[in-house]
Amino acid sequence: MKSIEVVAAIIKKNGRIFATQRGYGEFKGGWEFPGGKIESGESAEDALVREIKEELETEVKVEELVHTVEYDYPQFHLTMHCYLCTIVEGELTLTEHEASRWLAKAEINSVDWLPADIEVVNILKNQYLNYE
Ligand SMILES: Nc1nc2c([nH]c(=O)n2[C@H]2C[C@H](O)[C@@H](COP(=O)(O)OP(=O)(O)OP(=O)(O)O)O2)c(=O)[nH]1
Repeated sequence: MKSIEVVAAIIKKNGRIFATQRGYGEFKGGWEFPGGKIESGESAEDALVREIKEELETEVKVEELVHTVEYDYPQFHLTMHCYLCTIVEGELTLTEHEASRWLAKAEINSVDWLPADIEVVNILKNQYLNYE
């Protein structure tokens, strides 16, 4: 099976995380963490900074690795490294996504996450977010 390696940004502010809705392709309409594929010769951190600039016109600082998801979609295997990130500069302008939301812990299951994201969403709920 084909494998792809992806990095994703968990941008957290005031106890909420930033979720985006895919605007095109096979998973259109599903909710995810912004990010994308690592290119050859690129580190995971560099790929994530590049993707967030492209998708959200924002510079992020990559903080800690929260979790690496390994998930089998019918067409490919996904390895997805999910990092907590903070904003250095920018307003999170959507250039590719359909919509975005800042989700607090109590609302985190109110969007339709992509299947591979459920695992990391549960980790965030249990270990990284508090009721405020
Ligand atoms: N960025 C991101 N991708 C995710 C998440 N969950 C998940 O299953 N994916 C999948 C969707 C895509 O198949 C892949 C990400 O690759 P990508 O963003 O480069 O998407 P794509 O295939 O539409 O890209 P492209 O080659 O058309 O530019 O990972 C997530 O939380 N964030």
